[in-house]
Amino acid sequence: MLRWLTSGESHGPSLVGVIEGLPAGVELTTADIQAALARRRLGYGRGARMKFEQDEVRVLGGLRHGVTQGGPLAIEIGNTEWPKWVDVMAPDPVAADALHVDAGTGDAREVARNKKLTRPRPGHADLVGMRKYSFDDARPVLERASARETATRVALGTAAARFLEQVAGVRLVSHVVAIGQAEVPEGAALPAPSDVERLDADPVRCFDAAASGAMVAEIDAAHKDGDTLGGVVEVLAYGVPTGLGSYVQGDRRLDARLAGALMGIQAIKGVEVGDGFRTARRRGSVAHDEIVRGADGRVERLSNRAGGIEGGMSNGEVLRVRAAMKPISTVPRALRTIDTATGEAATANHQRSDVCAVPPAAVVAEAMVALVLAQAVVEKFGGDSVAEVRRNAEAYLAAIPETLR
Ligand SMILES: Cc1cc2nc3c(=O)[nH]c(=O)nc-3n(C[C@H](O)[C@H](O)[C@H](O)COP(=O)(O)O)c2cc1C
Ligand SMILES: C=C(O[C@@H]1CC(C(=O)O)=C[C@@H](OP(=O)(O)O)[C@H]1O)C(=O)O
Repeated sequence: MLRWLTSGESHGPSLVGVIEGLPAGVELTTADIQAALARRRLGYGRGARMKFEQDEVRVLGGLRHGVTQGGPLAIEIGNTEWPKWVDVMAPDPVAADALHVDAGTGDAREVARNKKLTRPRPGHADLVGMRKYSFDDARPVLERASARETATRVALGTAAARFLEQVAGVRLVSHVVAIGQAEVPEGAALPAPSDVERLDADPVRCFDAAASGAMVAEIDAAHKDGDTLGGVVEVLAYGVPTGLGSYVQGDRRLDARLAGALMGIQAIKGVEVGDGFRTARRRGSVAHDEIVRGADGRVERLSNRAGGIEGGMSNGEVLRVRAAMKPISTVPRALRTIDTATGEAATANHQRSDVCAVPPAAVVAEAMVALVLAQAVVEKFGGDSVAEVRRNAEAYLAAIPETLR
C-alpha cells in the first residue's frame, strides 16, 4: 500500500513529508524536488512571503544515489524564516518574557509575531480550530491549517510523478482555467506535456494568452481594492493505463479518491471530473463518449467528456479533473468578526497575505493527482521495484483481448 503523511507548521523550523510503499528503483534527486517546489512558488498575486522565504530540501531517508530504496522516503523542507520564529514556535517551553512582549529587538514586527491572535478570520480555520482544540489564540490553528504545508505534498508528489512516468509513461499537466470572473473559453485546446515549460512561464499558469491577460487584470483590480480572489484549476494525466480504481466499492472508485485528495487541499471547495457539472445539464445522447473502432483497429472514443474515468475506473483516455478554490480568506479590507478575548465586535486579523493563490494550487493539485494515481498503480499491479511493477502492468495490458482493445 502506498501512503503518505506530512508534519510541520507554517513558521516552524521545517516541514516533513513521508511516503511509504513507493517501490525501489524510482530515479529521483534532491534537485528534482527543489525544481517542483520552485514551480509552487510561482504565480502572480502571491504575497511578500514567497519572495523572501526559501524552501530548503533535504532528503532524510529512502533515497540512495538518486534511486529510491523501497523504504519510506522522508523529505524535509527547511524554512529559512525560522530564526524570526524561534521563540513563538519553539517546541520546548520558553521563558514567559520571551513571548507576548517586545523581544528587545525594537522591531515592531517582532511584537506582532508574538501577540495572541484573537480576531479570527472568516473563511480560515481560526475560530473553529480555537473551539475544537481549546486554544485562546488562533496562532496554533493557522500554523497547521496554513497552505505552507502544501510544499510537502508537492515534494512527495514529485516522487509519485517520477514513479508514474518510469513505470507506465504517465505525464501530468496542471493549468489554471479561471481566476475570479476571467476564464479560459469552453472548448479551448488542452495543454500537452510538451507545454509544461510554457505554462510555468505564464504569470498565472494559463494556456490561453487572452484569458491569462484577463486573469492578471483581475488580480491587479482585486489588489487595488484590498480584496482577494479564487478560481479553478485543472489537472490532466496523459498515458494512464486503463483499469485503475474499481466500481465494486464506493471507496475504491478512482474518481472518489481523486475528489477526496483534491478536496483535502486548503481552500478547495469543489471538484469536477471531466465535464462534471456541464454534463449534468446535457442530454444523454450528447453527454457520453461514443465507442468506435478506429482505422488502426483499436477501440476509440469520439470525445472525452467523462475525463478518462467510467465506473470509477480509468478508461485509457486523458484523465481530466478540476478543483475550485475559494478566495483567500485573509482579506486586506478586513471582514467583520469578534475579538475572542473581549467578545466585542472587531475586524479580522489581516497582516500580509496572498491576493490570489490559484496558480500554486494548480501545482499542488497536480501533486495530489500524482499521489492518488501512484497509489492506484501500486494497488493494481503490485511489485517491490519499478521493473517488477512495469512487468506486471505490461503483462496485464498484453492480456486484454483484441476485441476490447
Ligand atoms: C497555495 C495556497 C496558498 C494560500 N495562501 C493563503 C494566504 O496567503 N492567506 C490565506 O488566508 N489563505 C491562504 N490559503 C487558503 C487557506 O489555507 C485556507 O483557506 C484555510 O486553510 C481554510 O481552509 P478551508 O478553505 O479548507 O476552509 C492558501 C491556500 C493555498 C492552497
Ligand atoms: C507560506 C506559504 O503560504 C502561506 C499560506 C497561508 C495560509 O493561510 O494558507 C498564508 C500565508 O502565510 P503568512 O500568513 O505567514 O503570510 C501564505 O504565505 C506557502 O505556500 O509556502
